[in-house]
This record gives sequence, structure tokens and C-alpha cells, in this order.
Amino acid sequence: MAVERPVRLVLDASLLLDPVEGGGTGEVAPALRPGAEALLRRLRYSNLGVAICGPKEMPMNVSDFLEKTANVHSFGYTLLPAPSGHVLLDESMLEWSRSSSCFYATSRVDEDLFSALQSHKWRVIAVDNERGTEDSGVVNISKLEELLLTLATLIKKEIASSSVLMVGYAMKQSREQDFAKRGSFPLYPSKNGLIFVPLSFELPLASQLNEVDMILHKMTDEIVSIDPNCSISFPKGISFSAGMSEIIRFMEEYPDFCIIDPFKNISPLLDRLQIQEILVRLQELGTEGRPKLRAPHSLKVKNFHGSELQKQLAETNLSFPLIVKPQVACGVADAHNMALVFQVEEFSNLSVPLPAILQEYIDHGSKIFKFYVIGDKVFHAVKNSMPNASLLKSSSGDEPLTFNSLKTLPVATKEQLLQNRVQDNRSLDIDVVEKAAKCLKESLGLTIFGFDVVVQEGTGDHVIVDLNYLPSFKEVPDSEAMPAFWDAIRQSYESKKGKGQT
Ligand SMILES: O=P(O)(O)O[C@@H]1[C@@H](O)[C@H](OP(=O)(O)O)[C@@H](OP(=O)(O)O)[C@@H](O)[C@H]1OP(=O)(O)O
Ligand SMILES: Nc1ncnc2c1ncn2[C@@H]1O[C@H](COP(=O)(O)OP(=O)(O)O)[C@@H](O)[C@H]1O
Ligand SMILES: [Mg+2]
Ligand SMILES: [Mg+2]
Repeated sequence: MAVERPVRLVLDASLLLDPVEGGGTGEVAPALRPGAEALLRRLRYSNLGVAICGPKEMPMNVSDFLEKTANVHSFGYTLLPAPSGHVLLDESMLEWSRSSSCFYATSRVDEDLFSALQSHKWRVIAVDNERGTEDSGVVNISKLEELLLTLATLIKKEIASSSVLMVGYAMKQSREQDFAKRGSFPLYPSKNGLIFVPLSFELPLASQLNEVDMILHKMTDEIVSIDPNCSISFPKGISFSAGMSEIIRFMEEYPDFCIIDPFKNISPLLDRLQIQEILVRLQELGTEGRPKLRAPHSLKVKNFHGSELQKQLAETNLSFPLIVKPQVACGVADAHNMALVFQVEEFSNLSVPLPAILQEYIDHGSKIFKFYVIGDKVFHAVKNSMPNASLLKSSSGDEPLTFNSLKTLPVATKEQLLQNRVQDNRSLDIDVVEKAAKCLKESLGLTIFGFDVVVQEGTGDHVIVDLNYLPSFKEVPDSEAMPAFWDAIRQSYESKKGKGQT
């Protein structure tokens, strides 16, 4: 392993190979056992020095398979000397124990190897050993899925600092992977003393929460369905996966357990109508001589019946073009299916889910400012966005322009962007938005959230069109985002512990 790491972990082949697929005998093509791939994926970005090892006398195809697996995950690969000899440990393993805390995880019982390792200060973790081991120094666990939590607990004990905190996180795999790749979830503590472990819905929750100090979660990743006839107010109308439901029940029973962030605080961001109400309250912040910060004029509708709509639009002073968004803001597959509508006839057969929010379309010269509040830090990035309505209308004919905002957002072409640059006189007043960000943080009671700002052509109004819980903030450079992320979590924990959680 090239990089010096303070904690080393060696995974024995027996732990990774699927016993059903020959278990490394070489008779059939070797394969990873269930759960091993997820373990390797998570260890890759754990900030531990990881290596895979196997006995020297392994069949060639098994050894090749393990070496390839190690390479794919950027791990080291090492071979253990034959058990018959006097030397049981490879030179590199001896070297590691001189400079690092070392852990050896295996599924096979080899008392001689275990005592050789232990005599060089290695900790042995035996997983799912059929006969177990009597050796008192060996940590026995029954499932591969328990390994990360066990490691985290041992590392925390070894560091023996009361300031190290363990964060159990729950979110969908793709999001976890995006965060992990940036080094967000280290098993060896972050600079400010946080250890991250995934909460597994396959294992009893209570025993996991016994070890962790707090839960970090994206609850909307675990929504199964939302009742469109129910006004969204957690937990009413929302059904969650079995795993998330268990966390919710746990929190009801132990309301003082630290959770980032409480379900009730996130709940309004599931509903574009409630988002609108929050944003309207922000308008009171306005300062003389500064651009106006506001919410877009909006209207909630339960159907797209033309005559009814026309009346409602007239009453609310809304005019075309309108952007139509589902009232449910996230957590369900179609929450990002939207449309730009230029005239009332285009509402017939519109494919946006109901109830929906109709919003004035703000011409903003295809530039959107993505703001991220991460604890007490505010970051922003500029992104290409939708062009002005006149440009979109000419391409849509008499049809509404339908799109999925995450996948098929109709952003400006290169020519349109170039044209905007020539006319660009819209500037962002960062102070105005940062002031709004601080107020939002206070009123929402959230640790990490994001919002989208467009600057209206002509008026220069700063219009907040979207508010999201725990966004990816991938536009913020890792060197700034990660320390802010870790500090935010730690501060949130400390302030909740200080106050007693509400
Ligand atoms: O994975 P999803 O559900 O599509 O989540 C999106 C997504 O994370 C998106 O991030 P990006 O990868 O497009 O940057 C978030 O946007 P921002 O980071 O721009 O806020 C969305 O907010 C996520 O959607 P949601 O949380 O509403 O499901
Ligand atoms: N009122 C609006 N006026 C102009 N453009 C808008 C408006 N609302 C949204 N947009 C554009 O549509 C995109 C998606 O809308 P948004 O409300 O942010 O949905 P999502 O929750 O899917 O991100 C925005 O990033 C912006 O480019
Ligand atoms: Mg958005
Ligand atoms: Mg959103």
C-alpha cells in the first residue's frame, strides 16, 4: 500500500469468497460472497489502509481473482506464507504493525496465525466461524454486515478520546457512493473526530444505535409512497421503507437521541406548497436599495380543467408562461416531472402529477445560483439553466414543454449562452442571499440544505425557486465542502446535546 495510513485492515480471502462457488478451491470460477462487494465498496473510501490476503498455496485462478478484486478497489494484495513453515506473517504485515493499528478479519480459524498476529499487536476479527474460537483476544461476529460497525467501535476504543463521535448514516446507495467518493464518510476519524458507519437495515437497529452517537439520514430516499390526497405533514400521508419506519419508531421511543435532522423539520421540504409559504415569509427581510428577494408567484391546483384554471389564474394575478411542478417536491419517482406552459389549452393532457403548483416563469438569462447551507457556512455555485421563455416557446410549437428537471432540463445552448454573456447585466447580490440563508437556517432548523436562486431579467429580483434537504453540493470543491460538512454535523450534535433535542 503506497499511502501511510494510521489504521490497516487485512481481509482474509475466506471472508470474501463465496463458499457456494467453491470457496477458493479453484474448482469453479471464484466469486464474492453476498455482502462482500458492498463491504469492499465502502472500505475503499474509508480512509483505512486495506489489503486482501490469501494463503500462498491458493489455486492460480483464485489468486488472480483476489488480486484483481484488490486492484479494482485500490487495495493492497498480499500472500500469507504456507502454514507449515515457522514464519506465519508476511514481512509487510510485520512492518505495518510497527507504524499502524492493525486489524485482521477472517472467516477461517487458524489459532497459530491468530496468536502470531496478536503477538505483533494485531486485532483479529473472526466472522461467522462455524466453530468459533476460544481465544479471548479474538473478536467474534456472526455476519459480514457487522464488520464495519465492529471496526468503527474498535477504532473508537483504540483512539480512546471522548471527543470522537460515531455517525450512523442512512441514504440510498447512489447518494452514499457519491458522498463516499469525496471522502465524506471516513471510518478513521475526520479531522474533527467523526467516524461514519452505514446503518444496515439487515441488522437489528437497536444494537447499531447502541454504538453510534447520532443518525445522519436522507429520509426522502426511503419513501415508498405519498398519499396525494393528504396534506403532507410528517408522518401523515407518507409511507416509508421497513428500515426507515424502524428508525422513526426508535426516535419516537427515544426522542433525545441525536438525529440530523429531525423528521418534522425536513417534512415541509417535501411539499412545494409549504416551501412557497416559507419563502413568502422571507420577503419581509427586504432592505431599501437592495434587490428584492422573493418567492415566485404561485398557485396550487388539484386538476388541469381549463375554465376553472383560467378563473383561478385571474384571481391570483398569474400570467403565462407558467412552470408547472408536482406539489410533492422529492422522494417519489415523478417529483421532478415538470412542464413549461404557454397558454391554457396546453393544460389538457398535461403529464405533470397532481396536485401541482403553477409558478410564474422567471426569465433569468439561463443562469441559476445554487446555494448550499452547510452548518454555519454558505456556499454557492453558478450553473447553466433554462433560457428565457421566448427562446423556449419558439422550439415548442403549440405544445407544452415537458421535462424531468434532474434528467432532461432544457438548458440554454452554447449560442444562447454566448448571447447572454453579451447582454449580461444581471448580478447577484450575495449579501442579500446570505442573509436569507441565515434566516432560512433558523426557521427551518436544518443542518444542511440547499436552495436555487434566479435573478429576474429587468427587475433584478432575486427569486428562490427551490429548497432541498441534504443536497449533494457537488459543485462545492471537496477541500471546502468536507470540513464544512463535518463541522456542521459536529456542531449540530453539540448544540442538540447542549439544549436537549426538541
Ligand atoms: O438522487 P436524486 O433523488 O435524484 O436526488 C437529487 C440529486 O441529488 C440532486 O443533485 P445533483 O446530483 O443533481 O446535484 C439534488 O439537486 P441539488 O444538489 O442541485 O440540490 C436534488 O435535490 C436531489 O433530489 P431530491 O433530494 O429532491 O430527491
Ligand atoms: N419559477 C421559475 N422560473 C424560471 N425557471 C425556473 C423556475 N422554477 C424552476 N426553474 C428552473 O427549473 C429547474 C427545476 O426546478 P426546481 O424547482 O429547482 O426543481 P427540482 O426540485 O427538481 O430541482 C430550476 O433549476 C430552474 O432551472
Ligand atoms: Mg432545484
Ligand atoms: Mg428540489
